[in-house]
Amino acid sequence: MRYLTAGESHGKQLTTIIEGLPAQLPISADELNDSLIRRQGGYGRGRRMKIEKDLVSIMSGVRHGYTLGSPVTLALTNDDFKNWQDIMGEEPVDPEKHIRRQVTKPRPGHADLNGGMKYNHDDLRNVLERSSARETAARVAAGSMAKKLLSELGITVAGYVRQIYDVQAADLELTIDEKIERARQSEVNTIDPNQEESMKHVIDQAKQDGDSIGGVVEVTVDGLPPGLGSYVQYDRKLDGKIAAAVMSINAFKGVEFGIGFSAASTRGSETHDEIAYDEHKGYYRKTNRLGGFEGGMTTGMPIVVKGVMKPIPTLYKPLESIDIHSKEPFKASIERSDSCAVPAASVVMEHVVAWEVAAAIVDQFPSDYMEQLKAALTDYRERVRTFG
Ligand SMILES: Cc1cc2nc3c(=O)[nH]c(=O)nc-3n(C[C@H](O)[C@H](O)[C@H](O)COP(=O)(O)O)c2cc1C
Ligand SMILES: C=C(O[C@@H]1CC(C(=O)O)=C[C@@H](OP(=O)(O)O)[C@H]1O)C(=O)O
Repeated sequence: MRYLTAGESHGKQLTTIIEGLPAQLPISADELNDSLIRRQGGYGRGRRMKIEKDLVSIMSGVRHGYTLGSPVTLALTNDDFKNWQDIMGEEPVDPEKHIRRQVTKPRPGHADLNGGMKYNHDDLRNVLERSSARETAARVAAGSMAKKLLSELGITVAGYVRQIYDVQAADLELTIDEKIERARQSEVNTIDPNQEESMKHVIDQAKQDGDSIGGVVEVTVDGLPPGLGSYVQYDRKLDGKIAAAVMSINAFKGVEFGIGFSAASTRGSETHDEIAYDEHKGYYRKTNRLGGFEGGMTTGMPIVVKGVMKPIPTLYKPLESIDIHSKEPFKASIERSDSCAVPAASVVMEHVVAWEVAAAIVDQFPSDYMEQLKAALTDYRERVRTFG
């Protein structure tokens, strides 16, 4: 299963083409829009999110509420395009006007300078339009299809905020449904209501200072069979694929499963998850310190993966940069911007992780149509329950 996205941030539309979804997956635009609306929200976002109304149009691959097995095309209109037609339209513009509007002062931390050098663009807008995290709306659209497929198989995915700047959510023992519920009720998508106000406060403070902040997002996947992914080849390890997907989200700088980096200072006896057996449950682990993976395969325990997001690069009090035309030092360009997008990014991470898990399932089991996939997964779950 694979997908591609296309579209510029202020262009006409974003498009996602998904290939390999089983036939007969029930789906409605409303279900997809629920994910997109969640991504649009979140405390700390800029004015753009008030302009857009991310509602998906299903352009192919779905008929009478079910997938056909053929490629699914999802389209999202950029409502802001009407304000940018002159700048983003395909018609050539008066060269003088074009020169006046060029973006020439690359923002440290964004893709502006490297992208300009690589593609030889004298107007850095040609870079920032596609490097913008607007593209994550198209990825959430794909991930929302994946989430629907997983839910049909009894697998649930939740994304929520663990930390914003120096404010951390407590380590709470919650079911996945409680995590989903709490994050949905929170303006910052956190599962810890006691930290809600402090998180909002640090975002307000950063905004007021013309600065930006990042944080930590966590995703849990529950209801998994063991043995998704494979140890036999490096590029079939599912934890590796999830790590790559998380790192591909704009501004994400690190990823860890379970205890992650703290495994450097724990002993083996405090790190590995002891194996137990129950006649009804089958094999299970007494703990889940490794976040649901051994050997690039799921253990059957929930996947618990964290990603760290750096502060947003565009600063209203900009850092030093160089004008690429004059080579003179200048303050970097200011594009309208978010001051913190960690709450929105938690929705993005939830969906990119969902995609990787769904793709692993579809690749591993016969999946031309949903009933075939469900039957194959049920047989597999039963076999591994009594394995040995
Ligand atoms: C949901 C989301 C919203 C973002 N909003 C902005 C923004 O408003 N301004 C900005 O400069 N960067 C924003 N970013 C981050 C940039 O897109 C990102 O830093 C840039 O593409 C460079 O990529 P890199 O940080 O992965 O190296 C956002 C990222 C995400 C995930
Ligand atoms: C448009 C989205 O996020 C954008 C991501 C982004 C960036 O540089 O990554 C910059 C901002 O774009 P604009 O300058 O148009 O306001 C954000 O609003 C979105 O998430 O849908």
